[in-house]
Amino acid sequence: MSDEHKLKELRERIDAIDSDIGKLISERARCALEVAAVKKAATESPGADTTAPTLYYRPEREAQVLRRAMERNSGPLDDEEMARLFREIMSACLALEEPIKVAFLGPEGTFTQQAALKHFGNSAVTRPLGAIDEVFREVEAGAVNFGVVPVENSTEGVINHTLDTFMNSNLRICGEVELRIHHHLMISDVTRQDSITRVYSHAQSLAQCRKWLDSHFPHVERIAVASNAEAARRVKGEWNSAAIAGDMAADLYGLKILAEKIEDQPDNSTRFLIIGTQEVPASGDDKTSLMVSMRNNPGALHDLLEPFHRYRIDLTRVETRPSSSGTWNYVFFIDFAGHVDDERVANTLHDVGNRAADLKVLGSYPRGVL
Ligand SMILES: C=C(O[C@@H]1C=C(C(=O)O)C=C[C@H]1O)C(=O)O
Repeated sequence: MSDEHKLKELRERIDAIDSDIGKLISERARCALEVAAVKKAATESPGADTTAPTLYYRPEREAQVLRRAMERNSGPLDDEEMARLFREIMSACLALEEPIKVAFLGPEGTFTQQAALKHFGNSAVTRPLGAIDEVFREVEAGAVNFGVVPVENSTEGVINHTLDTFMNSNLRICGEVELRIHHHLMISDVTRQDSITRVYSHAQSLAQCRKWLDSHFPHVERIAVASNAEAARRVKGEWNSAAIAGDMAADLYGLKILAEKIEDQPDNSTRFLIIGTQEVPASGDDKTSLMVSMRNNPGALHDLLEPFHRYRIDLTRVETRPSSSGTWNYVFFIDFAGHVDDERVANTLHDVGNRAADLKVLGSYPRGVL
């Protein structure tokens, strides 16, 4: 068979498969609409709280669908790629029920926006806000369904502002998403490459690229600005400056990438939290986040952690922050594997509650899938 003929035959097969995929996606979308109708009827049924909004988005179900897509996959696409395709199909199906509104730490083009789209898919409507506490406020006011804020970076550590904002908020953590962070050095079309005297970026990003800058641009002034996207925006009209930012910011401002992936740690990643008002049922692989205040007695941290050890709970993070009220000296933020509905977790929380001055469950949520 000639190459020409072979190609034609393969393309006909692809066309037939695409037609089947199209029909199946439509059938799936019709099912999702029926699910939406069932959910709506449940909130409107006698005895239901009619002031409560219908919860179309179900984080635990979405995590299960994505995990299943990965488990089923037998290649040649890798698991994550397959899950990403299902992520977009679900996002489009959910948008038929109700497009989900998500506030993120902006401006447009930040890694937080990338994280929001990774988590909710591209059919979500995203709204940039200028500060972490504004994202919290917008969710509290009900103007959006969820918020996305960064919480820790693998190179630079915890984002204190996010943890501190939880001290004065009743919002819950409904999910998490991790993003590999790749930083690039970028310039505009008016930049004179041999005359760069300053580089703009967010302080965290400058820190994440410290060694690279030390060796490649030791004498260039490093200027911290509010976000990477803001850094990219400034460079647009300046002939003597460069920015460190991600792909999205380069695209948004039409900048040219001079050096790619300049982060010092090749596995540099940031974890983001999805904040909302919803209590999320168990998905089968969950995490729980707590905020605990302890009196400043000797051995307080040991007392706090002992029940986790006794019930064999796997701690994934412990952070200490000074208390804002001054009444208690320290507030601990603790993340661990498990859901508040698990018996071992419930027992642990009971014992921790007895020892703590204050205990708040920030949320149980599916472990990030993508
Ligand atoms: C269809 C549902 O509603 C939404 C859409 C989903 C989907 O497309 O699979 C999954 C969970 C919900 O966010 C559902 O709850 O099953």
